[in-house]
Amino acid sequence: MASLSHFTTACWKNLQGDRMNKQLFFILRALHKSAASEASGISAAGEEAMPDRLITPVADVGEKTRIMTLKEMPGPSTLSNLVEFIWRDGFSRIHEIQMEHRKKFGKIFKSRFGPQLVVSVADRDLVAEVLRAEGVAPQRANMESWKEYRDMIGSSTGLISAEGEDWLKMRSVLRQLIMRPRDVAVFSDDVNKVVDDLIKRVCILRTQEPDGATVHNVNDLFFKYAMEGVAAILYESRLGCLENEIPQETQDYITALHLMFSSFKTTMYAGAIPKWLRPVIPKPWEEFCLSWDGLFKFSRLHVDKRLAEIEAQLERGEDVKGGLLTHLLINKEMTMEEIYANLTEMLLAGVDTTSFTLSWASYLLARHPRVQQQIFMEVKRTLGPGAVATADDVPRLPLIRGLVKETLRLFPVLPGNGRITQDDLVVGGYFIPKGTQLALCHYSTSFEEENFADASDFRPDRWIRKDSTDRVDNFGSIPFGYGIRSCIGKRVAELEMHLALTRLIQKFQICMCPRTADVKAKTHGLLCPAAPIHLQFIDREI
Ligand code: HEM
Repeated sequence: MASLSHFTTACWKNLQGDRMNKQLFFILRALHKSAASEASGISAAGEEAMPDRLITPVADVGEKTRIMTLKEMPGPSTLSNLVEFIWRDGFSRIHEIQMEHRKKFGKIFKSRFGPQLVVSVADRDLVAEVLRAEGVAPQRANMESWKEYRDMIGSSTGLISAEGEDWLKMRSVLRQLIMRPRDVAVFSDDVNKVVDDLIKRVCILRTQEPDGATVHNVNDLFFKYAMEGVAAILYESRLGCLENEIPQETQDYITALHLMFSSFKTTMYAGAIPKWLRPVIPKPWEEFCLSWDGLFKFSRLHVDKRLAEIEAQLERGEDVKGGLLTHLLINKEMTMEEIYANLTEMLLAGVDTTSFTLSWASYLLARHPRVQQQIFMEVKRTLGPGAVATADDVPRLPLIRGLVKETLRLFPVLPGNGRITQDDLVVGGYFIPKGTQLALCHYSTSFEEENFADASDFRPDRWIRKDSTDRVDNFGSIPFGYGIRSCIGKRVAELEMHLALTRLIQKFQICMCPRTADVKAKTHGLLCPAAPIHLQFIDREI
């Protein structure tokens, strides 16, 4: 499919010709006006929209494929949105609402939240079009409150919250360090040490239960594993999350993270409530700042600790070796404030995302014993008895990779993703002016039958390529996003998940606990289990 940039270039070329007649000009002026007036609720930028280069295609393609305006786009009314979100707690069902709206309004639809207009794109090919047309520094939506907090404390933004030149500069540094599988393969041993502790922890926890097998609320366990694992890579240090006694500073961080997560709705309002209303409704902004204070404090502590170690080593005339943080501190491609902010944001981004995925993967394995057995056989056959997998083994374990992909297809931690368009676009036949907020509906595309046969079934083997020419669909399920602004921690997360799941499957048969019935997903910022998942971990016979 031709990309939008090709499309607009072609239009521009056509415009150089002399095909535009007067009559057409008037039709287009009218079209321009209606698009601009629809856009006026979005941003001032939208009103400058509909440049002449979008004019010619209307004539060229004829009435059948006329470019439509936002006004013509279907979507729920403001009132039904209010009822859905405020009355029926839609914030915890964003994934389900995506599916409902997709069914009712089609591949592309608009929703209004007060003055904010959001265009939802709920189709694999349209999502692909939007992402392929992105420029050099795509803009994420709704990060103003994050930026405001950072300005307030005199900190920098990190990758998640930065935009434009600032983002580009930091991204170009970090992408050299952790974006390729081989960049993170060097952390295999560090991650495996954390996996050792995870296995020990499973054994300790289950001995505390009468059946000697159950681990309650596995997400608690995986949260600690994910935090320990990502910190081992980012901070090059161990935090003690999987110990019986968790160090106070680590516990403080966990409290701050939980506050951020548990007060998600309140903190979301922190961004939505205008500044002048804060004295009247102070709680959302206060909680938002309190949790960020905790997260930044922890990051500064660990970065400063590593800096002091490096300085001491240099004073002693020793060679300094290390990983990501050491590289950043020595090479000085980023300021100290940028380093603090990026490590804070990366740790935040890397914990719940990874732990929810591990929880869902274990849950799915327990619910599908035959699939679990199939994966166990692959691991046993490939690695031999008792061998510990490293990153180099993962390409030889396609079902372990399929397990992670399939889990993220069924439970994409980020069920949707946001963008502010930086150019005028035509998507799905609609003119979308620059400055429009887009919601890319990854959850609903993951369940489209035309993308994935028997889409509700859990089938890790659907991701196995039959040969090198076989392409398994990618844009239908892109849990890490796509392109230049995609998840920078993808390889880190995959390494942590592949190594943990391989070892868990080698060691234990993971079974449903009678207390865990059908666990549904709910949206709470991220897509997470709506109820605790309790599972049994039964030793496999060696
Ligand atoms: C299962 C685990 C994870 C999932 C599903 C996930 C998913 C995502 C998604 C969907 C985005 C938005 C991409 C976009 O806007 O196109 C994102 C961004 C990001 N993620 Fe992850 N993530 C995971 C783990 C991690 C980890 C472990 C880290 C850190 C080591 C991390 C750091 C980030 C950062 C810094 C960004 C912002 C990137 C930018 O704007 O340049 N993520 N992630």
